Amino acid sequence: MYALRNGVILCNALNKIKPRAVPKVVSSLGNISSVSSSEEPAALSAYQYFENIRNFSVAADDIGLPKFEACDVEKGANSTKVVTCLLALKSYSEWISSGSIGTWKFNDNLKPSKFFQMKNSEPIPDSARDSPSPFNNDKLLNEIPPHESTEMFSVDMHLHKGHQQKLKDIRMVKPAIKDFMDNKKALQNRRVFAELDSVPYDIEIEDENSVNIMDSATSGKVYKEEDKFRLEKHSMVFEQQKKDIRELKGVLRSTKSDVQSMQTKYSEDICSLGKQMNKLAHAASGYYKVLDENRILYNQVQDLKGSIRVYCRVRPFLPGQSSNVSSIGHIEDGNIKINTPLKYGKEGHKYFSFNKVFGTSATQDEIFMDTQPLIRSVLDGYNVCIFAYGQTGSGKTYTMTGPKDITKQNQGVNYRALNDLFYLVNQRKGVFLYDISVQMLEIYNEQVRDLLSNEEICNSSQKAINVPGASLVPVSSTFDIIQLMDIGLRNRAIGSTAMNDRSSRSHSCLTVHVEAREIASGTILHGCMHLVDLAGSERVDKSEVAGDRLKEAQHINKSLSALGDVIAALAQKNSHVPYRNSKLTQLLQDSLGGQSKTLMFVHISPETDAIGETISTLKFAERVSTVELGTARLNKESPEVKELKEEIARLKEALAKKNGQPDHHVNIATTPAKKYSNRYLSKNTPNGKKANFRRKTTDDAANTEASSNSSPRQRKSSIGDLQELLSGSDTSPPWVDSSNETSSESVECSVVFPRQDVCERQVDSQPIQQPVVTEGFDDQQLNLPTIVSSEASFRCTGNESKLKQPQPRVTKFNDIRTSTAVKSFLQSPVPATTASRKVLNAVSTTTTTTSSNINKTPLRMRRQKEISDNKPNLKRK
Ligand SMILES: Nc1ncnc2c1ncn2[C@@H]1O[C@H](COP(=O)(O)OP(=O)(O)OP(=O)(O)O)[C@@H](O)[C@H]1O
Repeated sequence: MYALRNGVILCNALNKIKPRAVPKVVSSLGNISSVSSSEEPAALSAYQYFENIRNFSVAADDIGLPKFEACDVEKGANSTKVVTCLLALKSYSEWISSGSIGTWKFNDNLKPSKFFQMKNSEPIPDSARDSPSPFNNDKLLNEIPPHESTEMFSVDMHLHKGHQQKLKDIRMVKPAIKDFMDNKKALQNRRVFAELDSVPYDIEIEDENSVNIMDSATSGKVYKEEDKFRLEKHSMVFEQQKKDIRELKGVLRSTKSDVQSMQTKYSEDICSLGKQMNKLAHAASGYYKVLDENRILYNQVQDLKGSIRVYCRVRPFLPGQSSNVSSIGHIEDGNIKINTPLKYGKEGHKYFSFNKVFGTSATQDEIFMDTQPLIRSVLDGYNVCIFAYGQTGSGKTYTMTGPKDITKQNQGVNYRALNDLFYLVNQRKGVFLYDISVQMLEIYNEQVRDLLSNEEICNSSQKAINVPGASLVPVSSTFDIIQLMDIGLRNRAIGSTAMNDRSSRSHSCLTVHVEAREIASGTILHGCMHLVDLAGSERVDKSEVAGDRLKEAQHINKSLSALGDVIAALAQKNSHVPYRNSKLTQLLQDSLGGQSKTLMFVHISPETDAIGETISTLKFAERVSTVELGTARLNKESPEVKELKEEIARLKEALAKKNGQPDHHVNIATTPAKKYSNRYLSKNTPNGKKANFRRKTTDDAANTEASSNSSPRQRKSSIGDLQELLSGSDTSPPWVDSSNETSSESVECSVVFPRQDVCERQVDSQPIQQPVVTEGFDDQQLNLPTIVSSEASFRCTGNESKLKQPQPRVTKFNDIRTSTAVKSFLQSPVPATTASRKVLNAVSTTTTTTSSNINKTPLRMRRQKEISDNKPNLKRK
């Protein structure tokens, strides 16, 4: 800039571009030339300087160059205007040399303040590609090692406009700066000149990262000492970083290869895991197959063993009940977890296992699906019994029949079973001919009633396998059955209690008799199915019953208690099973201890306040599931055998007529269709009247066969049951013998305790649990069974001929502990007969017995006689 101060250079330069543009140039003292460009300027006075500058300024203005003042070229002044003017001059010169095409106009972009900045990552402008550049030096470029990337040496480069072209790479700056750093002399002078391609440049370091490179003719900048250290430091850091990067690259490479090898290993591992998983899945499917097979086999074994199947069903909460807390825990397969309060055990839960457990969401359809195979076997000649057990209001009637308003979706097992039977009958039409007939009974207050008639089944001279005198109605379609069941349901005793507003107050039993004749062979199959809806056990304090309802409840509890005794005896395989303690157990005798296929639906409620009943119900059900029935027997007979049987029946009837006695042995089950016409059904029911079915008469017996298709065991018990049922009165003592005949039978007494707690204490006390040895009895035994209600019965087995007096079966004591007779009977082993008498006398004092009962022929005697009379007929095929 100093060189420009005298204006000689400027004036000469302009004259060179445009001759005579500056007419007067003062180049030295006294030497004023109009055009003087080559002389070396001598020292000029300040005035001359000013004149030159002014002349230049006028000439520049004429051309259109930007102006500047003389003071702008003074030392320390801002040189921007001067540089702008020079840039314009250069541009003008280029325009002239390119032939002065068009008009020249100064481009404002060429001002020095518009030095372009180039970051190392910026692409090089196309316009910069072809112009000569001080840095476009291959030699210089080749000196830069390739790894010295500019990222590590970030420099902003400010180039004078004239040299900005062809700046290919910011890396070019680096050797320049390196040279500049090494140039001690330059540092000493605090001026740096870089000479590249023989062109001098000022290099101005603004800061560590910014370098201005300018034409040395236009500007010279001072390089500060401290910048050097900053750059050195930066360079060291850069070197270090380069080293680190190299190391990191090495680490990255080795990590990469590690990762690759790990990937390979993992993929191999995953591959082998996949193979193992496949194997496991295969094994698991095999395992489930085996489980299924096991289950099927288990069921088959159960069938062969003849165990009673038990299905448990949980009733959902009823509308209006809070379903927040349930006593039902987890249900899985055949297992159910019951959440119990502390008093039932520390664990807070109990587990029970059954053949199946249905949760609250189980539908009627699902229930039936699992029952269907059992029901179908009736058509194949098996006896089947399905009964529903549970506390009152737990859903027994719902399962067996359905809710109050029955639809196709919600109808219960009874409807579905019969529907299914007819479906199968139709399918087998060409192979079998079927006769199907239906009976509906109820046991209400220990009386057997016919639900298909208005009458109670009273003492009758007729006998049948099941219940004599009951209407047996042939049916030929599902419609018939629905009509019948409607009649039966209307006749059933129901009442409202605090526990259930439609509580069944009786045990109901729908029995379906099936006789199938195989057309080709003439073989006959007999099947019989009991569908029993038991009345629910109830705690009278909870059900808040009184009067008739209380009486019903007591009968219900008593018969269920008797059922419990029977189950207990069967489970323990006792030689004596007290079937005769109630009409219910008599009715179910064949199903519980016979050779039929039996299924019990045990029902429980989810409410927590029913937990006591739930636990005792489930315990009972568990005991039931241990009862073995023996292999279910196929009731099949050839035509010859059937013919012979019929012949025998005819002969017996003739003999009876001859002797003036009616024949008692009638099996209505085997020939139902001949006895009744189902015209009765459609005739009497449409207007809602109860059908009054014709009862079986002695005449019908001619067309029936003797009950000889029963086994001796069955027959014996059947006759016994029959007699018991026929007796129709609790006051009839079955063991009383007024004849001289002797037989060994058990004597059964029931004691009614006034309060259950008294009774429980008595049962818990030692003496009562001990069997009493009684002299003179064949089989000494005293038994107090588990007591559910306030009643208990005990049995003394002995020679009934020694008991001359008729005794009642049920009596009441105020408190058994205060009864000396009972105490001595229970506690003293001898003399047995006296003790027995004592207790029986004590019993008799509190009971009314009628003379008709006393004089009645003892059942056992009659039964034995019948058995011996019929011995040849008892043999089964
Ligand atoms: N699985 C179920 N789904 C829906 N409601 C049910 C179910 N089981 C029972 N109920 C309803 O619960 C109530 C009592 O059922 P149900 O009368 O069948 O009980 P129960 O055991 O036969 O009683 P009881 O022994 O007193 O005759 C009825 O209103 C019935 O509709």
